[in-house]
Amino acid sequence: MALQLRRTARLRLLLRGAALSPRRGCAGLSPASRLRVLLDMDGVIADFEGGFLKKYRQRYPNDPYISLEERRGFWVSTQYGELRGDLCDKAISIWESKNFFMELEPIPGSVEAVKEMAKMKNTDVFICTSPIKHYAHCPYEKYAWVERHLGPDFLEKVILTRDKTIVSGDILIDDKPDIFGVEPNPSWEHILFTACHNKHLPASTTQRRLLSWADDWRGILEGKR
Ligand SMILES: O=c1ccn([C@@H]2O[C@H](COP(=O)(O)O)[C@@H](O)[C@H]2O)c(=O)[nH]1
Ligand SMILES: [Mg+2]
Repeated sequence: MALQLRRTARLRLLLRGAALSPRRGCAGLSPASRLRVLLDMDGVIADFEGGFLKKYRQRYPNDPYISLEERRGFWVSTQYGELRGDLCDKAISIWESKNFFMELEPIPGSVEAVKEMAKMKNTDVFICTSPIKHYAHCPYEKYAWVERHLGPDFLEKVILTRDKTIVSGDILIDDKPDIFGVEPNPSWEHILFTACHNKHLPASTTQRRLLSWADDWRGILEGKR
């Protein structure tokens, strides 16, 4: 009898804990849970590839370049290095320069989409971006870009990390096809944002895409709630 009572009490406690728990992925347990969206910056809200090509051609007008149509693979420096050995370092010199990150143009539609997303009910939006290790300008300029284009309140929402797998969220919208880190099972679903370097990759059965900010990002968010 006493054992039965103890079991019933333990079960009640468990059920109460589950009802209060903010765990995700447990349908019906946490109706008030909020959707957490992580947005990559370079290639998703800031036009890294366009900004790079413009400044590379200005600085090295007599060297060969790779048009955005011909871009393949995430690493710009790797493709330039394959084109000609010395171009790898020349490419890197562009994004290590002062004002490179600050002066990137927004990806079309991104600023409007991010602002709308941030105002959505039960939605938390964070910018999750990897700074380069040459830190003289990049981290400062990423914050300055966010302030300039998204407003000072968004500075609260910036996450600088070189390992996005340790950041928890429901969705990560990112143009990098393969995102690895110390956490083998990140909490987020990676939505691949289409960019010049990844648009030729074969369609995947497991990885969903957002083709641009004109695509149905609202539908993707709603489907995750
Ligand atoms: O060839 C390259 C191309 C880009 N980078 C840097 O990588 C990060 C990418 O950040 P995400 O958060 O994944 O968008 C960015 O800082 C680029 O400058 C690179 O190092 N080499
Ligand atoms: Mg990116």
